[in-house]
Amino acid sequence: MSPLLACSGLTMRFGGLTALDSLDIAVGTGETVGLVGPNGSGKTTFFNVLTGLYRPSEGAVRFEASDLFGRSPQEISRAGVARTFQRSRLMLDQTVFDNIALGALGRVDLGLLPALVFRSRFRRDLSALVEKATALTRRFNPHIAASLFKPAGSFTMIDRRRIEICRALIGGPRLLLLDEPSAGMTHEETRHLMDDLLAFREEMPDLAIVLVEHEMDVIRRISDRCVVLNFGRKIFEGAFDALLADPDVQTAYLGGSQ
Ligand SMILES: Nc1ncnc2c1ncn2[C@@H]1O[C@H](COP(=O)(O)OP(=O)(O)OP(=O)(O)O)[C@@H](O)[C@H]1O
Repeated sequence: MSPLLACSGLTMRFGGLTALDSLDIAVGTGETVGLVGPNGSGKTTFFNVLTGLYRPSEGAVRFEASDLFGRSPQEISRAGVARTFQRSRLMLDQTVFDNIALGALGRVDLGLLPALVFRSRFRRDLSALVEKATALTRRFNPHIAASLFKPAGSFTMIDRRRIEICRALIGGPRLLLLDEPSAGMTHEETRHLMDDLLAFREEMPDLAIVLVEHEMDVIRRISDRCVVLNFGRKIFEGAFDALLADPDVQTAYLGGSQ
């Protein structure tokens, strides 16, 4: 069976710097891949290329039947790829709902024209979106669902992360890219968020996830398979236990001591 995502020879150059170097990465339906590597090894660039923020220099990106190479972020989102960012991109003074609704743009037209011209359809779409956002946030934390119209900035760090994940999920993606979800959180918060993700994955077994993470405990707990990058190249692919034992990974990433 062909994978959900298949990248081959993916290369991204910034002038003289090769941030992604002929990368071959495939992700299957329902699979969770942990993507690790030292700072500057190309993990976020890989996400930026996959989501259309950067146009790759070379290579191929196939997603289901679509060729996503060089497509716009909107087209890629519509094809079923969603992401979160390393640094929070929430609008803290806007409501949770407003933040989450942004993830549905492109599927629901929330612009002024439909609001004025097609009022009943607009009202129907909007209330369906509220229902969906309520159901989604309730899975992560009922308190968020009950406070959907409070500013996102009034929530704790872990709830803000949950809101960002809900924003990525509201459009019903097939592939979710999580960029360091544990960043800025305590170990306890990280553990809770991983519990949430594992529970969520049970409910959505077809959702594929690529998780960038420096916390090796998180990678161990949540990944089916791991990929390690170094200077934009894939230096390892396989199970977590094999990653720990791999001499190249030891040298490049684990400081040779694990
Ligand atoms: N827009 C850009 N212009 C120039 N160079 C860039 C750009 N984006 C990334 N780079 C460079 O590409 C390389 C890979 O960066 P990237 O952010 O993808 O690494 P990373 O593995 O995500 O690192 P970290 O773990 O610190 O987040 C780095 O050398 C970085 O400086």
